[in-house]
Amino acid sequence: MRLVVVGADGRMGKMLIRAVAEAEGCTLSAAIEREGSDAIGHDAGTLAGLHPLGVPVTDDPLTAFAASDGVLDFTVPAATVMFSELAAQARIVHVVGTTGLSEDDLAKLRAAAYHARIVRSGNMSLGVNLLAALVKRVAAALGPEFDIEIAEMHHRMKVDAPSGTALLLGEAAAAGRGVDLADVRVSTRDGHTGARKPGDIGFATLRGGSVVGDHSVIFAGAGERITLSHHAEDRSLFAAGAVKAALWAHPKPPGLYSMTDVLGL
Ligand SMILES: NC(=O)C1=CN([C@@H]2O[C@H](COP(=O)(O)OP(=O)(O)OC[C@H]3O[C@@H](n4cnc5c(N)ncnc54)[C@H](OP(=O)(O)O)[C@@H]3O)[C@@H](O)[C@H]2O)C=CC1
Ligand SMILES: O=C(O)C1=N[C@H](C(=O)O)C[C@H](O)C1
Repeated sequence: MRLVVVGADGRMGKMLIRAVAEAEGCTLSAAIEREGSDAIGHDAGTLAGLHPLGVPVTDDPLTAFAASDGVLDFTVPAATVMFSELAAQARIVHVVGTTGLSEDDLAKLRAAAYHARIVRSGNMSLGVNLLAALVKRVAAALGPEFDIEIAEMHHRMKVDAPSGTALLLGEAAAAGRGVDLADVRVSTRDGHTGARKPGDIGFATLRGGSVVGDHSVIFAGAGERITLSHHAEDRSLFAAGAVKAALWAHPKPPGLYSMTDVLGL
């Protein structure tokens, strides 16, 4: 499968270049960065700390997508929406790891999925997606007398909050309770907030240092607490998940898929 990495010079972009170069059945067909990036013209392999791969970084996604079967995209929301439109035109696979997408962005991805095979997830790791399945079951089993709080910590450079993973886990908890996350989500608390509203799902965001990604879902009842946690130790696990998603989606019809579909959870 011929795969393009967009955002090639990013933290995840470099991981994705390595993952594609090392994966069986995949070749790196192109590497894309934004116009004006210092990475343009550099060899993608060298950029990622590998041997040269003979693939120079360019700012021309249109040409790259036309000669590829799929795109791995961990960039920023505006770029991801633009890439989904190009992936739809080229009828290829678009794996979206980008987080912080708005409702409007998601609607555009749904439209692109009429022609592209899009796999989107706030977290591409097996562990987190398994955790989400467990959270859904625990939320359904415990009932509303247990308060649900989700805590996450990431490195100091992360730009969106709550994390995509925290929201994915919140969606799982809400689904377990049979409610919409939008109706019960509390993402900020400051000052005299009053007592916690029954049924709320709260989010707490920590940022600092080089933390790859820590998430905990806390079920707090009267006199007891259950905490389900995941700690990501290396970004390569997200990159490996993205390559797996691309290979999975290659023979599928157009549509919007998740890692739950890919992993069969
Ligand atoms: N779903 C998952 O499993 C995971 C998701 N993520 C998400 O992936 C995203 C990226 O994270 P991370 O790698 O840490 O961030 P980085 O900022 O390190 O990387 C993003 C890259 O995208 C580039 N970029 C921005 N706009 C464009 C454009 N129009 N065309 C091409 N490239 C562009 C940036 O370039 P420049 O800096 O020059 O603007 C940068 O190199 C975040 O949303 C993060 O939350 C991260 C890890 C796992
Ligand atoms: O920005 C990151 O780094 C990460 N982003 C994803 C998220 O928002 O949950 C996944 C992972 O936790 C790392």
